[in-house]
Amino acid sequence: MTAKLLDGNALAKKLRADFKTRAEALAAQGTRPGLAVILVGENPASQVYVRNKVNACAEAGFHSVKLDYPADAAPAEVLAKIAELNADPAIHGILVQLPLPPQFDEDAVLEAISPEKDVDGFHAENVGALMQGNPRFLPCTPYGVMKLLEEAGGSLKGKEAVVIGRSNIVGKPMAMLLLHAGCTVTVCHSQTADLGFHTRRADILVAAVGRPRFVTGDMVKPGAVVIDVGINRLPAEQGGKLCGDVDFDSVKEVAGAITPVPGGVGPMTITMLLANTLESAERAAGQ
Ligand SMILES: Nc1nc2c(c(=O)[nH]1)N[C@@H](CN(C=O)c1ccc(C(=O)N[C@@H](CCC(=O)O)C(=O)O)cc1)CN2
Repeated sequence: MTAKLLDGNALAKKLRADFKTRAEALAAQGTRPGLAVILVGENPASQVYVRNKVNACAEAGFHSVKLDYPADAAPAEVLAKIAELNADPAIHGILVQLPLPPQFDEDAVLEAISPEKDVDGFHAENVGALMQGNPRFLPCTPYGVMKLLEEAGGSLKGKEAVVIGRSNIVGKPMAMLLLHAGCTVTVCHSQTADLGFHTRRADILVAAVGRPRFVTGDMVKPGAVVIDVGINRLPAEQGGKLCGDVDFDSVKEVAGAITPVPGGVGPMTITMLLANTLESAERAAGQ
């Protein structure tokens, strides 16, 4: 079997065209969606993601500001900027690119962002709202995965879903969204015994482990939908290419549908950030 490819680039393009139309309509009524992106330090991957976020805003007709701080920035300085942005009516979304340098208490920074502008969905109030099934902002990567699953077609109700990974950014909110969609959800992690026992039962398998090509064909149920959230850079001696947590070549022969890396979940993360910012601006405008 060769799996159907779930093309994140194509879906992102379609959604972003719709966001642009909505942003222009909102701007014509006096509210242009505005996003503030804070980057601390010189992590090369973070620099790329932040640049892509700012470019995506420009292409969709959003206003954006990018705030750069050196790796040794004082947390108080960043917290003061967040307070300023919380009060700025031209800004509807604020995000702090993660990871942060070690002198920062990540939770304290995320809690400083107004929950009404927390377009990453990482503030405790928004995490709680998601748990209760009454979300304000969905975290962008799991939100993007749900859109890809929608695109794959078929009902999620009663399906066995297995999430590998339990991070606050991906694994936990992903499990919650699948649960709310009617799946029976298992969350696996580094201490899970007999991982393959669980993954081979999955109709929907989401890999967010951070280990290159970790999920192989023998771990997948024939016909399953396999979503690869991993982004790993292989060492130079192995070609230096990007690869996911899924061994694409073996899994595509077993799965019914699969996301590639790059071009799968990654572009959807930034797309759903635009969705959240637009929604925040529409709320601010009273729509
Ligand atoms: N504040 C946040 N920090 C981080 C988040 C987040 O959602 N909010 N997620 C990740 C990084 N991330 C967004 O910030 C992100 C990762 C990957 C991509 C992406 O488009 N990937 C491409 C490949 C890009 C490349 O060449 O490196 C793909 O998969 O096709 C977008 C966003 C951690 N931090």
